[in-house]
Amino acid sequence: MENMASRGRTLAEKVWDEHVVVRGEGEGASREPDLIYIDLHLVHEVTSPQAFDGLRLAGRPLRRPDLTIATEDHNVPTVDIDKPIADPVSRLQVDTLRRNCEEFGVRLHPMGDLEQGIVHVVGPQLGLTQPGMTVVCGDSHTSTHGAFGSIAMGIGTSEVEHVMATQTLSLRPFKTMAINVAGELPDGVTSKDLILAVIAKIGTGGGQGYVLEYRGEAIRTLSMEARMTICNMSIEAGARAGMIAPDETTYEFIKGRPHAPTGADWDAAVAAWNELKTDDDAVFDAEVDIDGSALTPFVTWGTNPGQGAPLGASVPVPAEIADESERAAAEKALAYMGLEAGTPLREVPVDTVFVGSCTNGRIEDLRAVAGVLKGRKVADGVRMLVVPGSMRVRAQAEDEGLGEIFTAAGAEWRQAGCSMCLGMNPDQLAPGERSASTSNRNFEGRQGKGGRTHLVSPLVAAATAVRGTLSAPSDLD
Ligand SMILES: CC(C)[C@H](C(=O)O)[C@@H](O)C(=O)O
Ligand code: SF4
Repeated sequence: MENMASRGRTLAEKVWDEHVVVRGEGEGASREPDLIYIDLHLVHEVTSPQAFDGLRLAGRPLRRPDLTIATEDHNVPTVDIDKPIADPVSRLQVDTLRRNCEEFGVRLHPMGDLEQGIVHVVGPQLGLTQPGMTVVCGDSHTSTHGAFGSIAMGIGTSEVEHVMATQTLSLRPFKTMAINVAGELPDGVTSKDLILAVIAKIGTGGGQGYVLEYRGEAIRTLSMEARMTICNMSIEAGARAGMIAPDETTYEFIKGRPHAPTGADWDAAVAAWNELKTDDDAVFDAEVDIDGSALTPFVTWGTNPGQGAPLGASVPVPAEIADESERAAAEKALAYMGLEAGTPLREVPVDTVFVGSCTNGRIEDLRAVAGVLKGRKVADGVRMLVVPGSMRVRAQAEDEGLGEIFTAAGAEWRQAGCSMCLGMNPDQLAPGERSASTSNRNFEGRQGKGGRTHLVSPLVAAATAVRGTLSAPSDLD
């Protein structure tokens, strides 16, 4: 990602160049990192304690509390939130965040607050995430915010401390990859299906070292919620970040939010944001082409997000996989998942359906689920959890009558948090239980020890809850 004046620049290069405080010396592999300015630092309870401790030990203040915001998400329960947290580890984690935010002057949205929720839902909903920014958080799914045309990256705890102390980060330039998605997604096919198909195509390491830019007609027609779902999962392809150039859809989403610019500032911001697109003569280091119009609902059968297939397909037969390491990985995954090779995916029964997470816990996702559940019932023996990404999303869903639809269908309509996405709270699968989950990771034990996860879109999650086996809404009567 060098700034070559002789050719146009990609979106990622433009945003990067705008934030260079000191450019690293040298060329190629021996090139020093650049020092990059950070516009927004998001904080949650899991990855911040040591960073705050580091500041305290060094006797340093937080450099820019005004560019830092914290929320409680991973460890919070999604029921009885007015009571003290029962689990001592979670309680300590949340209490520590509260004490640290108080001591260092960080704005915190605690449990129960209208703006509390998953950090990647909260930033955009407040209008804090804006085009052209650099956004970081000690959380891999920070890539979500790239949907606004920002460079948004997950960072480690020592980097969190560095940003807290200096508001900068030392970063090596990345390579750039275009993911060109032609055509329009057919009815019933969502951005979740698209990103699962992209990861199945390029692999969980396919994006390593790259910033991905999603482009093309299919991307342009997507809502901001749908774009966030795509950028969110960039990290599951191993990418450093994912981005989408801002457009009218982006501006429409941001306008009027609490931290959005207003008046003349708004006009100036939009004028600047309009420049944030890849130049026609820019060159990507790699390009991948996908025909969006040919996609169908996509689900995972294995234990990494790249082990996926169209819902209409069958559980793969390892013996038919040519690549030796892929074959071994498939065998291991099927054993863990308790799946028989060749079983039609539509015949795989689930115990639990989880709707939520920073991938698919926004209002549009809940509307899609309610649209399918309305007038229907969750199948006997299936437990369905609907967990809004934030308390504001919950309030909006209540206003729109979605909460009633979930409850009438027999689903559990919860309070906001990460919940069963990773089960750091009591929302977990029991050993051997199988879920259809709108989250982003199907790793072994992710949703509870011995739990088995199929990643799906909100539409597939809802239809699966009704039929009890992996299904699309078109399978329902
Ligand atoms: C706990 C946190 C560090 C982790 C992450 O970085 O992604 C979590 O959010 C996850 O999704 O696994
Ligand atoms: S919802 Fe899941 S993926 Fe997102 S931040 Fe929370 S644990 Fe991580």
